[in-house]
Amino acid sequence: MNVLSGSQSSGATKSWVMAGLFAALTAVGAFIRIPIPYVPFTLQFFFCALSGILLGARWGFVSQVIYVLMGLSGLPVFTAGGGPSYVFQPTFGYLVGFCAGAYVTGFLWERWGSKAGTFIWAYLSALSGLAVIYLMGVPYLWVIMDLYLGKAKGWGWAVKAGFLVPIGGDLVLCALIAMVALRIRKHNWGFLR
Ligand SMILES: O=C(O)CCCC[C@@H]1SC[C@@H]2NC(=O)N[C@@H]21
Repeated sequence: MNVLSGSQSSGATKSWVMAGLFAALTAVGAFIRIPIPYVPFTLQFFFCALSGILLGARWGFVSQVIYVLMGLSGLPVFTAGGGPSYVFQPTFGYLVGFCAGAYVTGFLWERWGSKAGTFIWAYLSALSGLAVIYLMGVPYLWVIMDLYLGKAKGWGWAVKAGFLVPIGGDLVLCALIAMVALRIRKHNWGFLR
């Protein structure tokens, strides 16, 4: 079930507005960061996963596609700027991962989580989306660093810099995402429906 379900005509408009809002929030998340070299710690994943749980798989995915397109079109909404050449940045794989991650998070939440409505399901949904983000981000990091930029850092380095360093913070974020998402869904705060 999707928190945006309502009358069909206004529902579609509202879904687009909310997708745009979450694209903008993910952009804000890129600016809230700890500048660790190569792969900064950011709050992009926080808003990405929230989009999946609050908007559902489809519109969560759309929100992240809007975010990535905003950046590729030249708006400096990624951690190291923006523009079409960003596809050659070592962290671009994570950005593609946000699209798939929001979808997976939303899919799992819609399929099983929303019925239970519990913290653990919200946490597991966010965690599964996070796994997808890393599965896309870490190999991409390695390919760009080693094969494209020729830095010969090695696969072990990519796993350390791209996974082991940020994963601890992201596991804490999953808990925060689950708490915030459940609170918003419980109160609904008017603007969601
Ligand atoms: O804007 C970019 O270039 C993307 C940065 C991606 C950072 C990744 S997302 C998963 C992991 N968790 C973090 O906090 N940082 C990395």
